[in-house]
Amino acid sequence: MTDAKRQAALDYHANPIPGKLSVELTKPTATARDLALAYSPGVAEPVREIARDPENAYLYTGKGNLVAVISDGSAILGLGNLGALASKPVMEGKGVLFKCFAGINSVDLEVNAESPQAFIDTVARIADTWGGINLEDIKAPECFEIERALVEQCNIPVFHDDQHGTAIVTAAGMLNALDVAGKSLESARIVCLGAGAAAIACMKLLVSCGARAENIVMLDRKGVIHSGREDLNQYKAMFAVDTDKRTLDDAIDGADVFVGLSGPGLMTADHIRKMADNPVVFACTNPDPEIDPDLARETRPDVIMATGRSDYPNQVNNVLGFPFIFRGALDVRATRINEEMKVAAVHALKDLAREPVPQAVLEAYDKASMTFGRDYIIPTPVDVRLLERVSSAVAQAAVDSGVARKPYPSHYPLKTVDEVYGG
Ligand SMILES: NC(=O)C1=CN([C@@H]2O[C@H](COP(=O)(O)OP(=O)(O)OC[C@H]3O[C@@H](n4cnc5c(N)ncnc54)[C@H](OP(=O)(O)O)[C@@H]3O)[C@@H](O)[C@H]2O)C=CC1
Ligand SMILES: CC(=O)C(=O)O
Ligand SMILES: [Mg+2]
Repeated sequence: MTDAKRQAALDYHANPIPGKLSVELTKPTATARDLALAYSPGVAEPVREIARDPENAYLYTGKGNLVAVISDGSAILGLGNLGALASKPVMEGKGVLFKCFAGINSVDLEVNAESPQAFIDTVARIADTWGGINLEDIKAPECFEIERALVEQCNIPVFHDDQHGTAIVTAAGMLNALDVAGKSLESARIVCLGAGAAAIACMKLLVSCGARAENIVMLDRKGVIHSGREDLNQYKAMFAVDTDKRTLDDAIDGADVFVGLSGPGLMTADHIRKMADNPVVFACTNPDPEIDPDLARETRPDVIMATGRSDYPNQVNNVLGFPFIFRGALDVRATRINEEMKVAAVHALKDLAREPVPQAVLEAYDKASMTFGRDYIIPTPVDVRLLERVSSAVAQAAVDSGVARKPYPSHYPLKTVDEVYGG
């Protein structure tokens, strides 16, 4: 990043007031009557109703449209374990995206936890007050047990965005990218650099969408995850293959697909040169991808290139998932976000990329045209149709798969965030 861009980012966060979120009031508070309703004595009435039946929290508080964004700061983007407080700008950022794209209120909670169990206990104790919990930037392998335990203990959706949000968007983009490349997921040879939260979930979802596990070579800091390694945790071990390849240089030779969920600058021009025709490169590490997209395009004009960033074409980033997935889940009061809901989101995203792009998106991206192809394999986050398509698909899948506690919403499909509370 240039010094000017760095300063612009700091100024954006600092001015005109520090941070990116604030709280708004939804009821009048000007008169003694208003205050007597909002606080004492009026507030006692909803208290009694909720004590009588916890479901009344959805009627008398903001619970039903409120998501907690919770991190321990152990894997902040691709910046590493920088601690809970340093993760706050990212967590506030997730809150901004929840609100502007899906009309969901959120509060960020940065937890200093001395162990995964301490984190689980902290979150479990406060879970009831939210409509859903979005876990963010928690490193592997701890994130897997944390999510498993919290899903089991909570009857609201608990969703580790870096796993499932990333996987959903990656799978949608990958199906489209391979189509553009004239290849299929079933036969694609895939190299995944990274074996953490995002990488494991992405490869699992690609397998359930048709990729063959034996065609995937995954690498961590020590190189290829192969069946001869004795240092693998159970999550990495699921992807151990019988191979004599040991390095990225070995693995990338002839590969159709590279998925980077690891760290900045780890892929070189030589690596991309060795890939098969029409290589698909998803260099998704934030903020700085595994390979500079300009270098990738110069080296391989036939590349289908995606990053996690907003300033290049093909933004494969979980922002395309979590706001709309939670919207659909909250609106049918789903108890969890299950595989059916994730797969529905994949197809909604994938299909939307094949439709004509609205003028507002072209203007937001200062483009004369955007059409399905090499430089447009996935919708952009500002596309208002995401709210309609993804939320509807997720809500319908929740109803069909039996995890919804309310019917498919009568006010769906949503055309704008102004419609989220219904008519
Ligand atoms: N575009 C998007 O939407 C998203 C992008 N990401 C990006 O994915 C990356 C990983 O995030 P996450 O999974 O949450 O973090 P984790 O900490 O869970 O995983 C990081 C993984 O990267 C591996 N890694 C780090 N450095 C290297 C290296 N030099 N060579 C090979 N592997 C390496 C680690 O290896 P080891 O296991 O050996 O430590 C680990 O497996 C981040 O950069 C993040 O920004 C994440 C979520 C969403
Ligand atoms: C996008 C995101 O969640 C990450 O890079 O961690
Ligand atoms: Mg993240």
